[in-house]
Amino acid sequence: MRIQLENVFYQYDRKPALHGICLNIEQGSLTVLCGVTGSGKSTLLRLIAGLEQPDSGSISCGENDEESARPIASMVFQQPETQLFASTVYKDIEYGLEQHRVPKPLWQERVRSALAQVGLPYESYSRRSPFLLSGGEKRRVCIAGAIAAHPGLLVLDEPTAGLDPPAAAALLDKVQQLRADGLTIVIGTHDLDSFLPLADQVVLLSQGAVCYSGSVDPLNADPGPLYAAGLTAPAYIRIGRTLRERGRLEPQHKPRSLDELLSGLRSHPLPIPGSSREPGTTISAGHLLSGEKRQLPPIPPKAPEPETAARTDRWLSLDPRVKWLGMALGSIVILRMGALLPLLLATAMIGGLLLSAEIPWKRMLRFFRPFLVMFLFLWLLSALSWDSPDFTLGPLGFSGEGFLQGGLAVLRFLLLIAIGFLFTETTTGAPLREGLEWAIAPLERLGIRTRNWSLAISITLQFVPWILERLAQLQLALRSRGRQKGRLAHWTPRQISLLIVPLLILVISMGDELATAIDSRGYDPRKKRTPSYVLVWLTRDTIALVCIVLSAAVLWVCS
Ligand SMILES: Nc1ncnc2c1ncn2[C@@H]1O[C@H](COP(=O)(O)OP(=O)(O)OP(=O)(O)O)[C@@H](O)[C@H]1O
Repeated sequence: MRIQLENVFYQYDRKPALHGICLNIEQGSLTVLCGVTGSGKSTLLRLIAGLEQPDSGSISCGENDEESARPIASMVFQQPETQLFASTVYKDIEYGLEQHRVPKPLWQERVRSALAQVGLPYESYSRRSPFLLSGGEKRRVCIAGAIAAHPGLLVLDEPTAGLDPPAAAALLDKVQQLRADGLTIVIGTHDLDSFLPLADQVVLLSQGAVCYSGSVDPLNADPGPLYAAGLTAPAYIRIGRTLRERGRLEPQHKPRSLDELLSGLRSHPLPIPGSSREPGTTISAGHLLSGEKRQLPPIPPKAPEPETAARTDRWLSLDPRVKWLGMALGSIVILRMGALLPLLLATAMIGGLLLSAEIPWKRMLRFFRPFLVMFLFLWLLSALSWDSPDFTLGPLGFSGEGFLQGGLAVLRFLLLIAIGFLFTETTTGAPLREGLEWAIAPLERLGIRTRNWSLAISITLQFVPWILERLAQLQLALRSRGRQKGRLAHWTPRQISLLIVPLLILVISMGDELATAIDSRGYDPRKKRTPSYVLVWLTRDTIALVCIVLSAAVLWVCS
């Protein structure tokens, strides 16, 4: 399958992750994507696999009918544990086959052969739970799941991470075999020593942009672009270069792998005349590597995001106690409102606050959409009147008063939800917890053990973003098993139920680890704990609080 990327741009919450990406991935080729951590590899891989859509630019793939009939792509993610969801290895692989409409009679043979290809015997592994396998075994199951469907494109994110050397070598053999069978493969990796020698095309990413794309030979001759992207050249390139500089290898010999370097050395065992070293002098590995960069390259700083970041920072840096008080006051006032005018005034105020927080529209829509649908339904329900309807629509009768009162109740609830949304969107975990502890601390005087409560609440709050992230990863994993483009918005009950089990397992195992960690640190609810965030009240917090109190007073009087 041939893939073309034209000027692709992608952002997370208004922060660009990829920009100006133009690439050509040829049918049956192996493309290696590298870059320092955070350069955008995983994001680009997901776009290439069709799991995400670019914000602008285009990605086209396939050229003829035969290809478009094949599954678009299979992807194996960086962390295999986020990809597995079924109760047995067999069911996990089978899910992808079903999604790709592989005829049922072929399933068993496909699963057997895919497991054999990754070195896992069918008899010993097919009935095991994927959650009880080692990290390396999980990765192999993921790869088996990806290749079982005979995809046109295989995308692998850090495929050798967590594999022992024999397993990594077996994976490299497998990758070469799949490429020889005509499969288009794209690999995102930090393991340049293993994958550069195999690459038909190398793509270097730096800060979300392609800084090199082309064949590997120029990099073997001059690894400058690798260093420019913050990477270190593979050992065989560095050793070959040092040997050439010291006259131990012919200048034209540019090894393309460790094996090639070794065979070059074997065919030229004697030092070249004119070398400053005595014949037979050995060169230590440390010597050969001296002068090369050896320390961890720093993560390149992100370009500042001018105004948006400044505004969001203003909200983020506001003391959480102001936000808690604001939320409490706002909620009391809104609950008291019964008339349309003050409610519209409150809507305008909260709308203005949401706008000033610069929360992306997409995010707001995603959050409010389910509430809007539910409240619309409740609104219509509250407006129904069978006895004395003011107007009718077919068999249904509606009362004007019910319509108005229902609308006001719905608006009140939406405003309460909007306040909570604004609060959580503009407050990170640690300040939120500390603010909460401050708010419930007075209850301690009544003999209530608030520390236990706040620990429980803070752990729960800590879990929420984690659960949402895991859920997103699992959804992606399901999509990577053959969800078609255009159908992504709808989830069937079966797919939702498939997500629940792995999510529960992940949450329970994380809860267990967290509880053990808390116990091992000798948790005692009577002892004062070190705050994870120091609450500091500044003048701007006083000003913000005064504004909140005044606005609440105005709304109270109006209502
Ligand atoms: N879900 C997300 N929300 C917000 N920002 C994100 C998200 N995922 C990635 N990013 C940001 O996008 C940029 C690219 O991330 P990506 O995961 O693609 O990098 P990577 O090169 O694969 O890194 P690594 O090698 O560490 O896996 C990073 O700056 C990262 O912080």
